[in-house]
Amino acid sequence: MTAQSVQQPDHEARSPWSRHNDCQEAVLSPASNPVHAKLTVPGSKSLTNRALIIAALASGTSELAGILKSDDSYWCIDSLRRLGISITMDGERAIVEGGGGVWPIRHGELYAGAAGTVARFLPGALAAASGHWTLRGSKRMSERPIAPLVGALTSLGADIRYAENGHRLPVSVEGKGLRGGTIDMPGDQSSQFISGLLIAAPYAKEPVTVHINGPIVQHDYVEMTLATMSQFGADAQMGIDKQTIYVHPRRYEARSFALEPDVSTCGYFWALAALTNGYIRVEGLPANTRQPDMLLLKALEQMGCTTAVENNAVEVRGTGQLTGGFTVSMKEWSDQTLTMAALAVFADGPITLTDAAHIRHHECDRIEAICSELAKLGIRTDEHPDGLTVYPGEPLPALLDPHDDHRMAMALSLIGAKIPGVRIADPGCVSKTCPDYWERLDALGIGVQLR
Ligand SMILES: O=C(O)C1=C[C@@H](OP(=O)(O)O)[C@@H](O)[C@H](O)C1
Ligand SMILES: C=C(OP(=O)(O)O)C(=O)O
Repeated sequence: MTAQSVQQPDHEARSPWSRHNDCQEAVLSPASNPVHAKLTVPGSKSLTNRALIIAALASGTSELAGILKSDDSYWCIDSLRRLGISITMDGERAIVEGGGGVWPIRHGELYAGAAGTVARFLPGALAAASGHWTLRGSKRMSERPIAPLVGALTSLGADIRYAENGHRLPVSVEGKGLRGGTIDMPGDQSSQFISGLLIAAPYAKEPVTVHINGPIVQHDYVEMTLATMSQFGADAQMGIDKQTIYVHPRRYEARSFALEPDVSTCGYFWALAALTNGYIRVEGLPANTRQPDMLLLKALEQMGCTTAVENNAVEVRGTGQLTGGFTVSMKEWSDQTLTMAALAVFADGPITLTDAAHIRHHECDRIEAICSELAKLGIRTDEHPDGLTVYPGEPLPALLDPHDDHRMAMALSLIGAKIPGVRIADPGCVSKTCPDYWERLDALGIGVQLR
């Protein structure tokens, strides 16, 4: 494959916290021994950006411990600072001086990078206050859907316009406050639309009732939003039908908040234990976490691994032969679809991953992209509208294109940790959520040459 056939990354979305953007490829070689380690993993992207935005909306000074320092959180902090919020960083600690629902800088241009959590969580927070801003994003973020969020906010009284053609970013937001009321919105394309509306809802003049029409993908991210809102003092509840959410007007109060490690990132390390018949223990993860990618542990058990969830740590022990021959719904933990696809290559029977049509709208069309990259390794897949079937095989050496998608790169690296000859183009793309991923892999005994 020539360098031209690798998708050109959108370098503007790579933040000062990214690494290796000048590298063409990561050349991987398998570990000579099973991986065996106790690890800590950086803070959850999802919790980091929720906590930053909610702390910025709160009255008073919040201290957030253990935040993720990656492209997605960089663009969140950058936007909040452009809105006049003081955020002081001290290592992985952020001190946020909340504006109490007022953005001190009332006009300007904000940039979400490639972060869905910034692009979908900021419009409501802007519309609830007073001012005029435009919000733009990376090339891919400007292709990803946003219309259901804009539609729902508009029903609550927001004035949000598409700055260009199509129902995508960029948008301009004329902040005039939110009225409140009862609205219907869909949840089948992205849970982030619901979360983005909920984060702003306590600042509406009247109570907000949200009815979700039909299924909600990755439902636990909505629960995570409600839990984070409540921790900052909001009055917000999920109804017993799990389709209706009630939010009463009550401003967020500043607080100290310790973030959990990112379970989506843990997934790659647990998968390494699974693949190499090794052992990985991730420390600092509370057993009652709401991060949905914990469901990977169930699948690893089904594949023959042993897992243990303790009060403050999770362990995975691998197996000599991964078990396949099953179908699994990815609806609630779809960020691990690519991890599962990589593991499936080494199972003893095909694995079918379903209910994940929405990941065609993530950092790339993840279903199409993983099928095309596995094909380069000589691995057979069947592509379905909502997922794929992966047939076990013996991967051939290949240069793989991560399609400017951190999860494609990290999942495909698992194959390179098992068999020789795998190279991953544009290794810098992992910075969206885990800038030091390659260093972490190298420390576990996987050969990583960045060039
Ligand atoms: O709210 C969140 O923090 C997230 C929600 C999910 O997105 P969708 O609901 O858009 O699939 C998930 O894929 C993403 O990584 C993080
Ligand atoms: C879908 C993802 O990100 P985003 O928050 O940009 O939607 C992801 O991290 O897998």
